[in-house]
Amino acid sequence: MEAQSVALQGYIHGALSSLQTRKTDVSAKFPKPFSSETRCSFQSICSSTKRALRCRSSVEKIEYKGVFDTEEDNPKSKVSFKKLAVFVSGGGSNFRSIYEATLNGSVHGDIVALVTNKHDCGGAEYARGKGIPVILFPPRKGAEEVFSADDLVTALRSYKVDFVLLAGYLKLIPTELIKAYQKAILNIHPSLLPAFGGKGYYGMKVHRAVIASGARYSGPTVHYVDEEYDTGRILAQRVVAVLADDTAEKLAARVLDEEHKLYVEVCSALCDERIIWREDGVPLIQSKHDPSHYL
Ligand SMILES: Nc1nc2c(c(=O)[nH]1)N[C@@H](CN(C=O)c1ccc(C(=O)N[C@@H](CCC(=O)O)C(=O)O)cc1)CN2
Ligand SMILES: NCC(=O)N[C@@H]1O[C@H](COP(=O)([O-])[O-])[C@@H](O)[C@H]1O
Repeated sequence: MEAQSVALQGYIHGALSSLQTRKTDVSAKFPKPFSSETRCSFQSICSSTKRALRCRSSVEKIEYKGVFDTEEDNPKSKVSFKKLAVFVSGGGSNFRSIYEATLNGSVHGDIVALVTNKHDCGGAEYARGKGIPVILFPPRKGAEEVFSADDLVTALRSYKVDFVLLAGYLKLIPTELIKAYQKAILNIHPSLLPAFGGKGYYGMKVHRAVIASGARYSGPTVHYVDEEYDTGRILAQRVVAVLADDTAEKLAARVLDEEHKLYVEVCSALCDERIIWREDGVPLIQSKHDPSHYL
């Protein structure tokens, strides 16, 4: 374990912040995941008649202060808050929309770590600005210390991560992580899988292939991650019409808008434990408002 904790040094870039007043660069050490820091986001949640202020410790479960009309209104009767790790390789717009959803209460979770293979990508910079620890995986080629897939699992476990969300991450997730987080790793892909998925299908390459194919519909897919690219169980999709005069860029922009909405909806269901597995192995999302209805 000691060797592992030493190995983790140098790959955790980020800044811990305590109420955004003190930032400590933790690049040289593997930070204790907010062991004593408490991040309070005073957020007013307007229920039907009462307002509730919440203050959550990053380590402890949510403690709700406030008065609620009914047990149903009392979030304490709900499932526990979940800890999320997001993996990015680029600008991170999906990461940012999920982060904002955790702040506005749409997603009952906390992003406790960001993982990237590009230490200077937009998503990593945004995470550092919000005090979210950034983990570099895989490390740069030729890096001195080894930071293995097992080390990554150790790091995520130390942050008590419940779910892993891939959002524009362009590397193959190793088997060690898939085994450690079974039915707990999701990915968003910018086409209606199984079409236009697999090795070589990422970013604008996907949208160019869709346009070239003459397909009349495209749209984002959220799926569980298995050992291969884009072959895991499909959880949710949205349809975007492909227009006769579409360019790949215009299509990409419309699909990305739908991605932001879809991923937040899926993360909300994930954190609320509203994912139901059908007997044939197909995962379904239970409606927030009517449990007998599936999205
Ligand atoms: N084990 C898994 N890992 C990953 C999955 C997955 O489903 N299972 N999804 C991808 C995300 N993705 C599509 O949604 C995807 C990402 C990258 C590629 C790809 O071909 N990558 C290139 C390298 C690109 C680069 O380094 O710039 C490659 O492997 O040659 C395909 C699909 C994330 N990981
Ligand atoms: N095959 C993986 C893939 O192509 N993922 C795609 O990368 C983009 C990341 O954008 P973002 O960094 O702004 O979230 C998104 O469109 C996502 O669907």
